[in-house]
Formats: sequence, C-alpha cells, structure tokens
Amino acid sequence: MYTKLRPIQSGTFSTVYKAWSTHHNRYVALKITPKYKTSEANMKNEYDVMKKLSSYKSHPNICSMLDFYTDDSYYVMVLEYCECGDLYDFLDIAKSQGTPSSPSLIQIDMQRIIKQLCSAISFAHSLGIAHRDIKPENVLLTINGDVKLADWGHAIQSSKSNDFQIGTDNYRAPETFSSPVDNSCYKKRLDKSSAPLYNTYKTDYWSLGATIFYLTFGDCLFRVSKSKMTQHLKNFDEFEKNPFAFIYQKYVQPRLACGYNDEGNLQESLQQTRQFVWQDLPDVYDVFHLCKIMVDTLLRVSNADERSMENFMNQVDSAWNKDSSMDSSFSYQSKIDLFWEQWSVNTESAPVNFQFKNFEKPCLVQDSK
Ligand SMILES: Nc1ncnc2c1ncn2[C@@H]1O[C@H](COP(=O)(O)OP(=O)(O)OP(=O)(O)O)[C@@H](O)[C@H]1O
Repeated sequence: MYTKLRPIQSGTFSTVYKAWSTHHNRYVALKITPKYKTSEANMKNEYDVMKKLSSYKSHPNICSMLDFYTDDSYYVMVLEYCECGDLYDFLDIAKSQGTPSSPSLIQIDMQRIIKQLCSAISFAHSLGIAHRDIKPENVLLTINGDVKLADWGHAIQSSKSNDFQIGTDNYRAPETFSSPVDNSCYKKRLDKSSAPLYNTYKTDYWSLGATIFYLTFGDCLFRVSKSKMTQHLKNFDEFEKNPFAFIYQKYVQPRLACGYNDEGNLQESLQQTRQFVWQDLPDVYDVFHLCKIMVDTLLRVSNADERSMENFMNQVDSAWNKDSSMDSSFSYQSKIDLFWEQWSVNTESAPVNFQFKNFEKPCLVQDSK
C-alpha cells in the first residue's frame, strides 16, 4: 500500500521517508519510529493528538495524519507530504543564494506565514492542544508557499503543565526551565507535584516569537548549550530588564555599527541580518519593526500573561497596511526615522558599556528604496 521512495530526514526519535500511497493516490511522508526509541505512552499521546487534529475538520496549516500502523519493531505514522521540507533547511539553502543586489530566487511571504502559523496554533488551542515544540524545523513548507505545523510529539492536551525541560531549549519559554540556579525567576524545582503550573498556550506564544525572530534575523534570540545553562537563564533576566537593549546590543549594533553612512557598507553588514527571501520585508528596518512587535506582544519574560497572539496578529496586520512601515510607498528615510523613534525610547536604561553615543542616526544621501 505504501512504497518507500527515499529518506527525507532523521530526527531524534524517527526517520521520515517520502513514499507513494496507492490507497490515497498521492505522495505521503512515513514517519517511522523504532519502538526502542520511545515509550508506548509517548507514542499514544502523539497518536491521540494527531487523531484529534486530523479528524472531521482538519486544518490547512497543520500536517495531518492520514493513517497509522505498527509492527513488532516500529510505529509508522502516515502524514501529508510537504514538498519543500522544513523552514530551517529551506532558509539555509535560500540564505546561501541571496545577496542584497541579487535576492534569493526563492521568495516567500512573511505576513502569510505568520497568519498561517497563528491560525494553526489557535486551532490547536481551541481543541485544548498545546504544541510545546514550535521551531523552524517543525514548520513545513508546501510547494505553494503555505506552511504546515508538524511534529506534535511533545504536545499536551491541557492548558496547564508543570513538565520542565520539554521542547527545544533555544525556543523554550523561560517558565519551562527548571534550574539549579537560584535567581529571580527560576528556582530549583525538585518535587514536581508541588511545582507551579504554567500556561502551555502562553509558552507556545513565546516559541512562536522565538521562531519568527529566527526567520527574520537568521539567528536565534537565545542560543543555549547544556554546559552554559546558567548563562542562558541570565540572558532571560538581561532580556527582561531591557529587551530592546539586549537585541540592539547582540543583533542590531554589530550589523549597523560600521559604515552606516555608506550605503554599500551598510548593505554588506546587513547581509548577515536577513535572508533575502522575504518578499514582503524589503529591508532591514522592516525586520526591526516586526521584531519590536514580537517583543511587545509575544516575548514577555516573567509575565507570561502579557503574551497575546491576538495583539501580535493585529499589530502585524496594521504594520502591513497602507501607509504603514511595511507598505512599499513608505520611504526608506521614514523607516529609519520610525526605527529610531521606536528603539531609542528604550535606550536610557542600557548598560553603561553600551555605547549609544558612538552610534548616530543614519541619514541616506538619497532615498533609493
Ligand atoms: N510530512 C512531512 N513532509 C516532508 N518532510 C517532513 C515531514 N515530516 C517531517 N519531515 C522532515 O523530517 C524532519 C524530522 O521530522 P520530525 O520533527 O517529525 O521528527 P522527530 O523525530 O520528532 O524530530 P525531533 O524530535 O528531532 O524534532 C522534519 O524536520 C522535516 O525536515
């Protein structure tokens, strides 16, 4: 019934193959998990979640399960096949192609991807399911430029949880870390039953923000290695004190600090910042604007209740409205002015060694955008 054609990729637990289904008369993806790599309970959880998401009214932006079977050694989940693979790999390829003067031939639409991802997440939440592992590797792309949220192996059918260490560190919300570090937000939690519950929907909002940050900057907002977990947790504290200073210092300043009065050098330093694949984010100031929206609506550190996907969507919609910053008629100099207004407001509390005085507002000789 299914003819395996080629392996697509191996994840931590499973290998995914492209296959042909005679029954469905279409290509499918077979996600094959050896039984020794997972527990029956984990597999049952993923199966139950997929069944619920794929049942009577499946969602166009969720990778549906078409079939499931098992033998002595393997679990096999039959999934809709997404021709362009995941967004992480896709951007990697696109990034190596694009330059400022010659953007990647693969152009995709950021606003559409954001809308589709939010729609998928809110559909799952409306069924009582939180994903808990949203990241570029789990966002699949179809040949039509649509996205499908995949890998529901860490999902939970509850809006509350006190599971820690679930998901992927670089994209996980601060409240999902348990740590031996005694700092303001993250006390050691040994006894799970007495550990406080966190809201799993709000943790999805954080991961959504961290994912979109990666898509726009081509870099993770928080990168963590196990040996540097302490530093990672301190990063959350630092980010909370002044998110704009944090992003500015780590991502913006290094890219703008040199040669910003010379457009050639400016473009060169910006080359590392974006992927040159987003057709509706024509320049780096759009990236900064989107980033500010994420900080305001999704990337709230200790006050998870302040995260709101609805506010995020509303602000994203208005940013792309006519006469707003993402509109093509909005001049380049106006974008620079807007960036300056939005970001410099928050610079007063920046660390002392943070040399704003060395960074002057760029003024382009001519408005070439
Ligand atoms: N339906 C699909 N169509 C095309 N490619 C897919 C599909 N499902 C998965 N893949 C590819 O296989 C990779 C691994 O899949 P998946 O994340 O589901 O496996 P996993 O074992 O749970 O991975 P991990 O736990 O390491 O995140 C994905 O990142 C993607 O590149």
